[in-house]
Amino acid sequence: MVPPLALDIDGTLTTPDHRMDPRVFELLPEWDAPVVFATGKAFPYPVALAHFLGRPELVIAENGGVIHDGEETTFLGDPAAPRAALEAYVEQGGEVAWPADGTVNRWRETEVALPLDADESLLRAVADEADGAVEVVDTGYAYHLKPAGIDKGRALERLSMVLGIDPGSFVAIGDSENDVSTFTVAGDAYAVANADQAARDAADHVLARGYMDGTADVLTALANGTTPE
Ligand SMILES: O=C(O)COP(=O)(O)O
Ligand SMILES: [Mg+2]
Repeated sequence: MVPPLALDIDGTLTTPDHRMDPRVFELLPEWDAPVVFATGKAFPYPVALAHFLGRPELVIAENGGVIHDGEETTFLGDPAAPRAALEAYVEQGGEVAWPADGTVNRWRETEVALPLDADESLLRAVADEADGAVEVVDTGYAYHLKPAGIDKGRALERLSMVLGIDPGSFVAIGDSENDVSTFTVAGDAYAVANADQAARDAADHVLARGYMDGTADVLTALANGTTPE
């Protein structure tokens, strides 16, 4: 019996140059337990991934702001404070390289994302001005201005409840600080070798290999009943 999986996408199922690794399409379609894609990306991305894998759409998007249980969509976050923080960022001279109508942000319903060359100190300053309502997350792929108290781990607890699964039965794999909360909720957590320090510290195991090489090592070992390296 294989365990349910909570899988980050960027840095975990991808190659170093941000492409979906083809082994995703070999290892996941037949996985004989629930597979939840838990990502910072906007809702359509993980839905499309699940769809094209032929799997139920079990999705945590926007760092936990949106979940989909295969039938219903639930919003756990309110975008008002992050959007106000973005306005303050622009008013104070910050540049918005990913516009509201671009593909990164146009379907984002609870938070906003900015590229890694955004002004980090200004982002943190406008988040601080929001009196605890906004947090900045650095995923290694983007900065996210998200509602405080929203994270992938809480979303996994909520989704597990709906699915009738013990959240502690999940094996989680991820690469960055936005996976720390997932690692805390899941029963067993693996950081791929490219993971940032926060993810490494929170994981139960740090893998020898990075990106999908590391993830494939875990999936193959779990399927064979052996211990991943
Ligand atoms: O979109 C991002 O910033 C990161 O996405 P991820 O959570 O799938 O790694
Ligand atoms: Mg990631």
